[in-house]
Amino acid sequence: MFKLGNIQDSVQQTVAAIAAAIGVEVAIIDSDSKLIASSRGYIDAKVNNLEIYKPHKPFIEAVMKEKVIVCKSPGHFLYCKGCRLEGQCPETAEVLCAIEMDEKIIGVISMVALDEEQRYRLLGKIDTLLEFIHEMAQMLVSKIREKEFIDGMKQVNGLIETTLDSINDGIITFDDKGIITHANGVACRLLKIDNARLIGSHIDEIIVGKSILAFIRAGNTLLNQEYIFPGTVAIHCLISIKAIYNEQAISGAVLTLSDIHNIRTVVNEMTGMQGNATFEAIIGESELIIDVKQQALKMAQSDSNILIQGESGTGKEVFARAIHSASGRGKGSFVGINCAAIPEMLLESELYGYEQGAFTGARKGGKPGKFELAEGGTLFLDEIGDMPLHLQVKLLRVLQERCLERVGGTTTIHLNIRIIAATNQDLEAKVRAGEFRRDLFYRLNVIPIFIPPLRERKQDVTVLSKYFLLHYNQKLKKDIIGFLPGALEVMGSYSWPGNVRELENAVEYAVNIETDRYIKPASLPKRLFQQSNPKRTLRDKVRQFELGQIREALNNYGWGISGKTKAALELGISVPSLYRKLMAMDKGSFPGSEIDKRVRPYK
Ligand SMILES: Nc1ncnc2c1ncn2[C@@H]1O[C@H](COP(=O)(O)OP(=O)(O)OP(=O)(O)O)[C@@H](O)[C@H]1O
Repeated sequence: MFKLGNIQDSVQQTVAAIAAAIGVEVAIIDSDSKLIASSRGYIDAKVNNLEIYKPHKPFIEAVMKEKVIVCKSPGHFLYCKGCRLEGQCPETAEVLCAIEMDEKIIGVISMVALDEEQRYRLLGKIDTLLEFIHEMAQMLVSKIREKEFIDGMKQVNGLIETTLDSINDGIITFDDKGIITHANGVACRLLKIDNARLIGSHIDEIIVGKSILAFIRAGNTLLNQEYIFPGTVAIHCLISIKAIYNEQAISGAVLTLSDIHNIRTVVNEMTGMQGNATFEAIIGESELIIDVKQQALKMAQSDSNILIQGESGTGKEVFARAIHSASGRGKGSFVGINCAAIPEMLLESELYGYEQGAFTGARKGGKPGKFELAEGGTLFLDEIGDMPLHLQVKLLRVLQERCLERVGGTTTIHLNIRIIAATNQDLEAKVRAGEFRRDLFYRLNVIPIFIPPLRERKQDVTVLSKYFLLHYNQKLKKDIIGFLPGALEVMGSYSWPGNVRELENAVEYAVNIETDRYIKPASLPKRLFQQSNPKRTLRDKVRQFELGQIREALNNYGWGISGKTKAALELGISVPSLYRKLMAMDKGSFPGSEIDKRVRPYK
């Protein structure tokens, strides 16, 4: 309950006003009989060394019940019994009125006469006096209500400010003249401006060149529009603006700023981690695949660029995803782009994004490119060998400077991304042929990873087949237990030019058509039989053996230039001769390219 002591100053002023108006001593006591304020004469008055102002509790309690008590014989009155001053009270009269608020008595106004003149003033026109005192009591009640209202407002303000400061978005409010009236901590942090400098500035100084005020006055609202605050380091936000109405007239607006990096982080955290993106999901028991997995896992922790090479369908993207998940960027997004699947004209804007009006058909408000979308995460550039030369120059700049400008834009956007590129072509050969920039190749090839074709790790065929059988059993709601030995034999002797992707498709096909509990050879795709046990000449066999030796040496020493030099030395051939054999290998042992020329765009 509200205490009169909370408005001590107003109570003291009321006491002074009543005392001056009537010319008697006045005191105001709360419902606990505690004296809150009184006139000087009342405090000083004593009889036999006893102060008279100390309220006699039963008297106060009686007023609380009766609301008004007029005591004409103090010291001998009904409620004086037991008072310290009983029989010796120096007062000549006393009038007490209750202060009532919401049907509750919250205190008492006591008016005391100490001589005959004051007695006359008090009792002479008692009805008029009581009316006046009632008014004064009501004034106190209004004061209490005002104080309650102000306290309530302060509480609400405090609540609003705490709420505004605890949300992740920046909030700025401005009045109908565009003057900023409030900015929460996030807004100040985002814009890197002190609160004191922000308050009182014009909104057009913050959102430059948009005339926000005119926009709002025209009855518009803005929702999640991209805006880059210019500056030495551009601040990239989504902004929303909504008008505040006061009885149909616009009295100001609220501007919300969301840091685009935060939004991306949240989106990436919700969508970035995709199933099968870990090293555990890379199936294989062969020494070759185990080695590559170990090497890739080790390299995942570094932030250097990676170039993954291997035939189509060997699992380059699966590896890229696993590296991303195992890296410090695992919670960020994995954004992929297939450089061969997107028409050259569009590839640049897909990668770099564009500003509004950059070209005919450019989306209103512009669009971020894959580089920006990968912020905080990994950008996977698949089929990098197909990137046009002019974009290779641009890519090299991004890799060196870690920043870009959107197509048609002038603002520099800083990037924090890791690049993993992949190719099924011999990039070094492309470099020699002048089709791929040497400097870009070196930039990308900081960590080279080679994924061996499936035919070189036949050991993995059975384990992968069983893995895909489980997967497609679930997907196609089938209950096939396994493969008949004959079926596994066919699969084991096939050369899998399309690698793991082809094997996966073959198992999916077999699961679809198999009606028994085990997959029979007859349920496998026909082409597996056409190619199994192909007739190989002695020359083929010698070449196959040679390539196996070269690959083993390169896996040992690395596929880079120095690795190739060491491998050539170990094998006792010249470096150009090793390159020649590799080129032959490119033609002969990357046969998946005929099957998998269809390029798969990223979603
Ligand atoms: N070791 C593996 N374990 C499980 N699944 C694999 C493995 N390797 C590849 N896959 C599966 O094979 C398919 C092809 O893999 P992926 O797309 O990664 O190959 P790629 O080398 O990137 O192909 P491309 O060069 O055509 O882009 C995918 O469905 C992938 O999940």
